[in-house]
Formats: sequence, C-alpha cells, structure tokens
Amino acid sequence: MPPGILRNSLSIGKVTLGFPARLLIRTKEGQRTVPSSKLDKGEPLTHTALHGCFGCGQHNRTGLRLRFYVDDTGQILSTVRLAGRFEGPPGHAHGGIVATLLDEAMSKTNRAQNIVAMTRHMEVDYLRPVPLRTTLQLTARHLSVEGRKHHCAAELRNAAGELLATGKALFIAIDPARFQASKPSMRAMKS
Ligand SMILES: CCCCCCCCCCCCCCCC(=O)SCCNC(=O)CCNC(=O)[C@H](O)C(C)(C)COP(=O)(O)OP(=O)(O)OC[C@H]1O[C@@H](n2cnc3c(N)ncnc32)[C@H](O)[C@@H]1OP(=O)(O)O
Repeated sequence: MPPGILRNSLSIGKVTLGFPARLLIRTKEGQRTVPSSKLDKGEPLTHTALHGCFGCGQHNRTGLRLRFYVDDTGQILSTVRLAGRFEGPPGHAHGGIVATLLDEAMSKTNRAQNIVAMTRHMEVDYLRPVPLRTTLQLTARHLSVEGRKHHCAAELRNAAGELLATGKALFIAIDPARFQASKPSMRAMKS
C-alpha cells in the first residue's frame, strides 16, 4: 500500500463517477481513510511542499491549485473546475492546461511513493474538448518502474464519466538535494 499524500487548495467540485467510496489519505498524524464525499469539503491533508508549483502550489495565485488524493489501490484522484482564464477554444480549456492536469496527476503517482521524479517524455490524446467552469475528474496511475524510469498514465473525464483526454509519461527519478543545490539564486534570476 503506497504512502498517501496530498494537499493543495481550491477548485474542488463534487466527486461523481469512478471514485471509490473511501479514499486512503495520509495526514501528519498518520494514514486513514475518508469518505469520497470529503473531497468536495476540502479535507485538510499533508502538503506536498511545492508551494509555488503552477499545478498544485497553494501559494501560486495564478495557478491551478489542485488538490490530490490517493486511494488504497494507489490511484491518484482529483476534481478540477477550470476558470475562464484557462480558455483555448471558446468555452473550453487550452490544450497546454489539459496537458498540465495530466502531467501533474501523473507526477503525484510518484510522489505517493516518496519518489521525486521529473517528466522526461509525455504524450497526450485530446479526445474531446474540455469544458471550462464545470467539474472534471482527474485520475492517474503508476504503471511500471525500471531503474530510475517510472511510467505513468492519467485520464481526464467530465462529471458524467466521459473520457476527454488521456496521457502517458516517462518520469526520471532525481536526487532532490542535488536539484535544490542546482537551483539558480534569486539574484541570478533577477539579472
Ligand atoms: C520536496 C522538495 C523537493 C525539491 C526538488 C523537487 C524537484 C522535482 C519536482 C518535480 C515536480 C514535478 C512537477 C510535475 C512534473 C513536471 O512538470 S517536471 C518539469 C518538466 N520536466 C523537466 O523540466 C525535466 C527536464 N529534464 C531533465 O532535467 C533531465 O532530462 C532529467 C529528467 C532529470 C533526466 O536527466 P538524466 O538524469 O540525465 O537522465 P538520462 O540519463 O538522460 O535518462 C535516464 C534514463 O531514461 C532513459 N530515457 C530518457 N529519455 C527517454 C525516452 N524519451 N524514452 C525512453 N527512455 C528514455 C535514458 O536512456 C536513461 O536510461 P538508463 O540509461 O537509465 O537505462
């Protein structure tokens, strides 16, 4: 059973099809299950610490501020309601945002196993236009691992459960300490 995650903030709608009745989560106090219905009540969970992340960072005011959960099969779950500023085709999400949702959910399948990994390769099938301002279901699974290579898949559905987009990706596990050490300094970023 993988260790649970996660918390971000905002954009939580109703959980509908495809979600198990109870979700496994890990808080600072330990692991427990909660009813799926808690998803739309913003159950406070342990934060993933990437506060500035466009996908899940709760301090990133212009980002998506996704909340993620993990069930007892290791599947990552989220509900999303995209604001109008993420428009591409009229009334629908920009394809880059759809890719971001899938990428972000897949990355959490690694995080749920305490693996820090970065996206190396990703492919997206855009099956249907993704509507704005409506509840969407985002799920992801870890498929396989070979050394540092982690293969993951994700799906985005509408509230009726219709498949809108799918993604597959290769993530490469990295050493977070080395990554932090290689970050550009704030002074370098301003110049
Ligand atoms: C808690 C605090 C933490 C703080 C610290 C956090 C930092 C982590 C945050 C993550 C947050 C995620 C957020 C969402 C996901 C993003 O959005 S991540 C952002 C987008 N991604 C990037 O910017 C990644 C940019 N790329 C890179 O930095 C480097 O390419 C990588 C990914 C680190 C890998 O570099 P590398 O270590 O030199 O890997 P490399 O040896 O080239 O390849 C590794 C293996 O993969 C194989 N491979 C490479 N490409 C392919 C391919 N296309 N097909 C098949 N095999 C391939 C290679 O052949 C090799 O195989 P082996 O020889 O091991 O058998």
